[in-house]
Amino acid sequence: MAQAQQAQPPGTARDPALTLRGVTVRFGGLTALDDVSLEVPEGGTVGIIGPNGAGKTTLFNVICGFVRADAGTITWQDRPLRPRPQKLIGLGIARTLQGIGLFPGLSVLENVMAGADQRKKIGFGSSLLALPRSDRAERELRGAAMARLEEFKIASWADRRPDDLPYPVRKKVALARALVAQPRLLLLDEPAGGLGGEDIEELATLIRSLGSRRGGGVTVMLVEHHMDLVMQVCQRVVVLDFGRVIAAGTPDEIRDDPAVAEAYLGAEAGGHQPTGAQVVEDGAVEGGVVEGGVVEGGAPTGGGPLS
Ligand SMILES: Nc1ncnc2c1ncn2[C@@H]1O[C@H](COP(=O)(O)OP(=O)(O)OP(=O)(O)O)[C@@H](O)[C@H]1O
Repeated sequence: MAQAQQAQPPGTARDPALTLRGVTVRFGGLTALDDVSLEVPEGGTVGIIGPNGAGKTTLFNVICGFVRADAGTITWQDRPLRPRPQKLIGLGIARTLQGIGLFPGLSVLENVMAGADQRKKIGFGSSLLALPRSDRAERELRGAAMARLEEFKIASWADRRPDDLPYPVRKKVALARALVAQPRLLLLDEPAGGLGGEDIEELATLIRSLGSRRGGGVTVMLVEHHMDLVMQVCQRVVVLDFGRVIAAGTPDEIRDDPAVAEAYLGAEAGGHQPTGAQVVEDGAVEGGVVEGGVVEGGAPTGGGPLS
């Protein structure tokens, strides 16, 4: 007799690197995340979509420790995760912000160096303060940061300040900063926002390459309103609406799911513009826009909760 399949939470069931079970976040009377369970497989790319106010940013915030879950558990690489933002790098978790978030007073190179693990930044801090210590670690960090800039073909901007840069270059700097410490999990918050077609193509190529990156693949969670990008680069997509997971599956499954189209239509009808959501006549969500933290490579050792 065929064995009954155990119900699996959204995401995918194989080798999850990150698992959320029953995560609930309330802000006073508003439930921003409601019993959210999902899995992100090792080396995979999972998209998180949903209309404005669906809870996508709150999901990232709870994983990073910027907000506390009122209920539920998060597991990262087989250990309970009780995140604190300042410890993320050490846990191998990096995040880019919607608002880019570069330091205006630092050069591009220094901004990228600032994304490194605290321990490696000791020499960097000394050199910024013009202290005599500028050791091997600092040189190595500078080299690693330059390598990221070269990888993104923006090394010629290394000595410039963020305010001098074209917007797409600033976005790349933010990504370079998130990658300099070799994260195992990268949370990308609307990386395509404000980018044109060619830059989005380039971004898609980069995201696709992250899972098989030299020195260790990066597991990716992508919050993005730009549907074409999500559908191109994600193996799985989780759809939130009013804080709940309303659908999860492959991009094709999500594209054809009437509940997803309904959520976007409902958001439009309710006045929450999903900023350009394309809902075609048969109810499927189409391309277009439906509406940039940082890390350490090695998995932590020991058995206690991560924090
Ligand atoms: N710190 C907070 N205090 C109170 N309410 C909040 C807070 N952060 C988020 N919310 C509310 O929680 C809900 C989910 O917000 P969230 O920003 O996570 O949605 P989102 O899907 O990221 O939206 P968008 O696509 O517009 O960025 C919204 O109703 C929002 O107003």
